Amino acid sequence: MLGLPGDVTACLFDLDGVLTQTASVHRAAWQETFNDCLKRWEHNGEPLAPFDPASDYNDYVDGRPRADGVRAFFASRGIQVPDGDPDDPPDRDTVYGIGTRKNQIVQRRIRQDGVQVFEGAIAYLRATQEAGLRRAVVSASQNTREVLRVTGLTDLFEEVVDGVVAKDENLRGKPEPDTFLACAKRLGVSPRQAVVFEDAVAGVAAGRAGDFGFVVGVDRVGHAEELRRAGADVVVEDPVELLERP
Ligand SMILES: O=P(O)(O)OC[C@H]1O[C@@H](O)[C@H](O)[C@@H](O)[C@@H]1O
Repeated sequence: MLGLPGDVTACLFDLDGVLTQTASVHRAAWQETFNDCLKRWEHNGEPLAPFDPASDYNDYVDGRPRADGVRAFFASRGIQVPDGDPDDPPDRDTVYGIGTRKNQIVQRRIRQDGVQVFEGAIAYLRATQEAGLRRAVVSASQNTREVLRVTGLTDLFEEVVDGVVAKDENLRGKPEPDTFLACAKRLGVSPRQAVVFEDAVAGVAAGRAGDFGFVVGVDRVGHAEELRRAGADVVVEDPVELLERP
């Protein structure tokens, strides 16, 4: 049914880049924030390689909680940034200060430009609803509720396990499976009965690590091979393609 194994009863959707066109918002905000730091921190005339919005985004920040993304990216440049405090102001060069800076850019963009959805993915989501499948969102983003609100998608989901829930419940972020497992538990289904829809390599890895029944990789940026290597059972450019499968 809907291109999924017959025993599946629940669909766990990532948000940014799967349902909504917000991966590009995060990508641009990370690029601006990180490059500003790298420019200021360049010393002895030695320039630091700028953030690559394709490979660095996919490898270090996509799908991961905000602070994990800051740590992983700077570690890739051999730089250890002090964690600081979660309440650090945005002008502080700590993991949390830098993360807050990036978040201000994301929130400004959402406020000013609104959020576009992927129409195909929403058509697929509605088809899963009509087929009687359970539906939930599992996203690292602490802006998930706001994005669902401005796109009018909130009521299509029974559960939301986002960056806020993960913080409250001490759940490890993707690529660890914790947030997906917590969501399956909330829905009262076993991981084997649930499908994970993910565009991030870290998210596909989380679905695999949680032993979910089926993992759909969503490739909108030409990284199908990486999604397959991370363990996707199938890779599509948009979930709507699954409607054409038996
Ligand atoms: O900073 P937020 O909104 O809590 O989002 C955390 C992460 O959420 C993920 O969904 C995105 O793929 C990342 O790019 C983003 O950094």
